[in-house]
Amino acid sequence: MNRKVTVVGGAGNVGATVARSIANRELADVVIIDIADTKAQGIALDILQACPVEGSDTRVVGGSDYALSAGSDVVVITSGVPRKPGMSRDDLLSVNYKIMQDVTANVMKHSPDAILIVVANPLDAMAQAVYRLSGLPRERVIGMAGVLDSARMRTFIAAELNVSVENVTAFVLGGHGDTMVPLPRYSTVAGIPITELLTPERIAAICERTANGGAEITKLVGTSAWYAPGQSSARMVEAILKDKKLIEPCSVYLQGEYGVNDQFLGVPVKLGAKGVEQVIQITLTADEKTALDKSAAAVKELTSVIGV
Ligand SMILES: NC(=O)c1ccc[n+]([C@@H]2O[C@H](COP(=O)([O-])OP(=O)(O)OC[C@H]3O[C@@H](n4cnc5c(N)ncnc54)[C@H](O)[C@@H]3O)[C@@H](O)[C@H]2O)c1
Ligand SMILES: O=C(O)C[C@H](O)C(=O)O
Repeated sequence: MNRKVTVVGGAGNVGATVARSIANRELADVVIIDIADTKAQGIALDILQACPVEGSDTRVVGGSDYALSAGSDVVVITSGVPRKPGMSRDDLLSVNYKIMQDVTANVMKHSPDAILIVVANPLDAMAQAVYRLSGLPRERVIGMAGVLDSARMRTFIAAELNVSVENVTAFVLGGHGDTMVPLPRYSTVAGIPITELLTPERIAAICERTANGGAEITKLVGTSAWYAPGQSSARMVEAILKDKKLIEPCSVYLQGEYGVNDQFLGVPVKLGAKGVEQVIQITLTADEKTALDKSAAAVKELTSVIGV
C-alpha cells in the first residue's frame, strides 16, 4: 500500500506547494484538505495533471471531507491566515489558534497514527497548540521553521561569497519570530565556519536579513512567502517517509534540553520514520544561550496567552 500524506490548508499557497513537491517526487499519495472544498478539488486535479509530465504516478485528491485523509502517515498543517505587510506573525495568534483547534480534532479522528508537521504561524505557539490538543507524544508533532530560516541564511551566505549553495550549511535556532537565533559559528562553507571567511559586520548583516527574511518577502508580495516554506516542509516529509535520519533545525517540545522546559523551540533534531528521533545538543556560548533564552521567553509569552 502506498504511503499517504495529507496537507490541511492545501488549497492555499504553502499547502499547494507542499502537495506539488511531494507529488512531483512520488513520495506518497497526496490528499489536499481545505475548507475551500471546490478549490481543494481543483488544485488536486491540477497537480495530478502535472504528474504525467513529471513522470510521477502519485495519486492526488482533494476536498473538505477529512474521510479522504483517513489513515495518513504524515499530515502537514498549513491551514492558517498569513500575515500582510506591516503585521507580525504574532498578530495571527488568536485567529490561527481557532483553526488549529478545528483542524487537530479532525486530523486526530481520521489519522490517529500520523506524524504531524505544523506550518501555521506564529509557528512555535501553533505547534505547541497542536501538541497539546492532539495528546500525541512529542516525537510526532514537529514545527517547520528552522529548515526555512537556515535555507534563507544559506542563500545569503552563498551570494555574499559567490559560492554554490551546496557548499553552504547554516543553523538558525530559537523561535520563528523576530528573536530567532542565527548561529554563524555553526554555519560553514565547505566545512569552514563563516566566522573565518567574513567580517563581523557582513555576518551581522546576513543574520539580520535572515531574521527579517519573512517580512522582506511579505512586503514585496503583499502576503507571506510560499515556495521556500513549501519546499522546506516537503523536505521534512521526505526525511520522515524515507527514514533519512536527517539533521535539521525544527521546532520541538523541549523537556530540559538547552535548559528549556515544557515548551516548543527551534533546535537541531534528527528526523526519521518515528518523527523526531533525537534532539541534538550543541554547545552554545554565553551570548548564544542568552539569545536562545530570550527567544524561548518570547514563545512562552504567546503560549500563555492561548493557554497551551
Ligand atoms: N512556518 C513557516 O515558516 C511558515 C512559512 C510560510 C507561511 N506560514 C504560515 O502558513 C499559513 C498558511 O500560509 P499561506 O500563505 O499558505 O496562506 P493561504 O491563505 O494561501 O492558505 C491558507 C489555507 O488554509 C485554509 N484554511 C483556513 N482555515 C481552515 C480550516 N479550519 N480547515 C482547513 N483549511 C483551512 C484556507 O482556506 C486557505 O486555503 C499562515 O499561517 C502562514 O503564516 C508559515
Ligand atoms: O513571514 C511570514 O509571515 C511567513 C513565514 O513565517 C516566513 O518566514 O516566510
